[in-house]
Amino acid sequence: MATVLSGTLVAQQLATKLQKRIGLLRQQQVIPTLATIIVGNDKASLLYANRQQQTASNLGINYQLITLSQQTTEQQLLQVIQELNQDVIVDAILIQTPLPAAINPQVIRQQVAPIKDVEGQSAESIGRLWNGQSGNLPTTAVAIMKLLHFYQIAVSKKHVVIVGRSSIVGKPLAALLLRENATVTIAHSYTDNLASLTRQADILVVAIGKANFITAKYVHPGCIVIDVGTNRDATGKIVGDVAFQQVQAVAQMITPVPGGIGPLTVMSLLEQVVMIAERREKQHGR
Ligand SMILES: NC(=O)C1=CN([C@@H]2O[C@H](COP(=O)(O)OP(=O)(O)OC[C@H]3O[C@@H](n4cnc5c(N)ncnc54)[C@H](OP(=O)(O)O)[C@@H]3O)[C@@H](O)[C@H]2O)C=CC1
Ligand SMILES: Nc1nc(=O)c2c([nH]1)NC[C@@H]1CN(c3ccc(C(=O)N[C@@H](CCC(=O)O)C(=O)O)cc3)C=[N+]21
Repeated sequence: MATVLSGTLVAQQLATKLQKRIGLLRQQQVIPTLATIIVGNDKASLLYANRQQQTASNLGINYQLITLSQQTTEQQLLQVIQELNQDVIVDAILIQTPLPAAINPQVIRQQVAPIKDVEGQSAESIGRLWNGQSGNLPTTAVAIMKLLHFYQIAVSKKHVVIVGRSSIVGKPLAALLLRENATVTIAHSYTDNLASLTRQADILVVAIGKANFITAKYVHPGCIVIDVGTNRDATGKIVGDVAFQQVQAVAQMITPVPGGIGPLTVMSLLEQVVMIAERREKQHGR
């Protein structure tokens, strides 16, 4: 039976450290501020915003949620981003995905002011990530690395298979794992014979958005399984991309949903907001 890796536990530890840093900023009259934009009503996206709001309020981070309708045009979204770019109160801007099909994410990503781009989605930030330079990083990828570090799971020489190639999870995670000498394979919807590939993984990370998709036959005994997915099953319960019960029986370690990568993503996001606020305070004062 696999050991369950608690993201909630790691998040709580990070929260304690963040509280101190936020206290110091507040002494300088700086209140770290995050603005999140959601376009449309993707369930996982709304859930994420909800957790941001709650956690930010607990920690003393100022939070603005901007929800726009599914019919919003690219031009209208760009207008909202421009306003947030210019707003001196706002430290960090998060544009949640998915975006409506009529909006080109590549165009949007380039419009967020680089210093406020909390998930590091601009071409500049992506270049820095792959070059190993410092900068704002995609928060879910950071959360996964934090979980591995906390549980002292070394990735050097390990074969990590990532299922999903989004710009917020799969691709940036590959870059961070390479820095630590993992051998990385990225699979996606065009991957042939997925199960034979995932069975070769020492560490399997799944971020596809399909409830309980990864069953026991995808997992080699002894594998460490990290489930990023946030879905609702037929009964409305929040479940991951991994069929937890059956995979728990074969894996060595596994992250649950809820209580795994989710809470740690929220905390890593807020840590990055605090980092940006600290950077701005040092450079300009406010
Ligand atoms: N807990 C957390 O912190 C977070 C959770 N999430 C959740 O993780 C999931 C994925 O999110 P995100 O990365 O944004 O998703 P995207 O929808 O942007 O990407 C999904 C990826 O999965 C691949 N994929 C889809 N179906 C299959 C399949 N049957 N076999 C193999 N690959 C497949 C797609 O392939 P292709 O590229 O070929 O289309 C794509 O690369 C969602 O449930 C989301 O809510 C996301 C971010 C953070
Ligand atoms: N640009 C962008 N970046 C993202 O990182 C991003 C996004 N868009 N769009 C939506 C998905 C989804 N996502 C979640 C993060 C945390 C929880 C989370 O905290 N989940 C709790 C749920 C707790 C409960 O049950 O209410 C848990 O898993 O324990 C969920 C979902 C980030 N996403």
